[in-house]
Amino acid sequence: MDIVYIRELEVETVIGIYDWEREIRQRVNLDLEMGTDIRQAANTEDVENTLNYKTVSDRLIDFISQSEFLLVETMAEQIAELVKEEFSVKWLRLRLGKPGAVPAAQDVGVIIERGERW
Ligand SMILES: Nc1nc2c(c(=O)[nH]1)N=C([C@H](O)[C@@H](O)CO)CN2
Repeated sequence: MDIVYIRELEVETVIGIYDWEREIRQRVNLDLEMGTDIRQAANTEDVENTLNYKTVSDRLIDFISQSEFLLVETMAEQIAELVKEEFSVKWLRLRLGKPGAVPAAQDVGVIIERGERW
């Protein structure tokens, strides 16, 4: 299994459980690893034959910036579902961080892995 990845994608969104958090936009960031097979793209040098990280990034920026989740857990699950369904990804690992949430911490969030490696 090969991996196409996106690192430190940053998006502003409405997220959080407290009333004040529903009134502002906060930054989230994510790392995403997507299982794939890169050999056909490598042999043809055709981006149509691979998982296009630009297309995935643009879709996630659009989805996250329009969302209004309460928990990072919910956002992470919804991102995983979107990537699996819309981009036919069978395995992924996602780290979703909310760096402003705990002032004493550099970052907090969740890491999830979904699907089967092969
Ligand atoms: N496991 C989680 N813990 C907390 C979350 C969350 O989404 N998942 N959210 C909050 C608040 O919204 C927090 O980010 C505000 O500082 C607290 N704990």
